Amino acid sequence: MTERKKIAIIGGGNMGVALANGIVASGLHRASDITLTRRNLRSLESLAQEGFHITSNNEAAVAGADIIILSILPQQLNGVLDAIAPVVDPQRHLFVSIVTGVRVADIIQRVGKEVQVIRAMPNTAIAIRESMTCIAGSMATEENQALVRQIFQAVGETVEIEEELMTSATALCACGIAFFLRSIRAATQGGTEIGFHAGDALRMAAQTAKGAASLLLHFQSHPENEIDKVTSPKGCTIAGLNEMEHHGFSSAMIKGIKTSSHKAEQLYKNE
Ligand SMILES: NC(=O)C1=CN([C@@H]2O[C@H](COP(=O)(O)OP(=O)(O)OC[C@H]3O[C@@H](n4cnc5c(N)ncnc54)[C@H](O)[C@@H]3O)[C@@H](O)[C@H]2O)C=CC1
Ligand SMILES: O=C(O)[C@@H]1CCC=N1
Repeated sequence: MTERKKIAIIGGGNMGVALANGIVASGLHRASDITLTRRNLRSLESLAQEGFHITSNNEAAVAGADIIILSILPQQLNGVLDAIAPVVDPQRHLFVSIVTGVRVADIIQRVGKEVQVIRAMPNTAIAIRESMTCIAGSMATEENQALVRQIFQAVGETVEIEEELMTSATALCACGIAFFLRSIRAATQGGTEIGFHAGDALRMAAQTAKGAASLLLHFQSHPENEIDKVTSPKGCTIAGLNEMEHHGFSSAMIKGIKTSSHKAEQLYKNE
């Protein structure tokens, strides 16, 4: 269905490039269907050699595309929308915004046209097509919702949510990558202190974390269910786990997620 659609990714940074690569790796689109924009094109030159179109001209990119993926920072959004507004055609263009903290209504208002907008919140695991992407776009047509679902399903899992939960999704799933990575780093530091070389400890901790997540997804079980299988009575696991809780392990994660969610809400307002 998306085969004939042309995509413009406005903002070829971390997410824009990872998304472009992921879409092509999935086979959903050819590189030649995708244009990436960026003010300084030097870091996109290797992508041009792979067949992607690259340009600094956002207006031209939008004029030549059907699907416009906004992948700039919140503070960069208004300038970009002001520049592309004259070439936006609501009959043709579908906007997909991964910009944190910006509502569908904000984009429509800034563009000044009744264009369809779907919000998506992927995470950096799109680079390996393992993203958890939350999508909110109930105001768009079914066809356009299906189109966007197809794009993000090509680069991982998707879940559809109400737009009012988008900043929560940002904290849990997009920021969440960093939270889980930090916990793996902490495990690595612990592993090194008890005798492993740092590189070995990292590989061991990362595979253990992957195993833990896979258990939940495979059995569709609750973490405590799997934890119960590890914690032998009077054993070493429960001793370590309780020590972590005495130091606020769960509390720190919960408070961090709440803080990130609150901050995500403020990013565009305070731009
Ligand atoms: N990094 C992450 O894990 C996630 C980020 N997001 C959101 O995605 C958006 C992009 O994030 P990143 O890729 O991490 O940021 P980034 O800073 O790596 O990418 C933004 C890109 O936009 C380019 N840019 C700036 N002004 C431009 C303009 N006028 N025209 C064309 N390109 C322009 C910059 O040169 C940069 O390459 C942000 O709104 C962020 O909140 C969403 C989910 C996850
Ligand atoms: O830290 C940020 O603001 C962005 C949004 C979600 C992940 N990174």
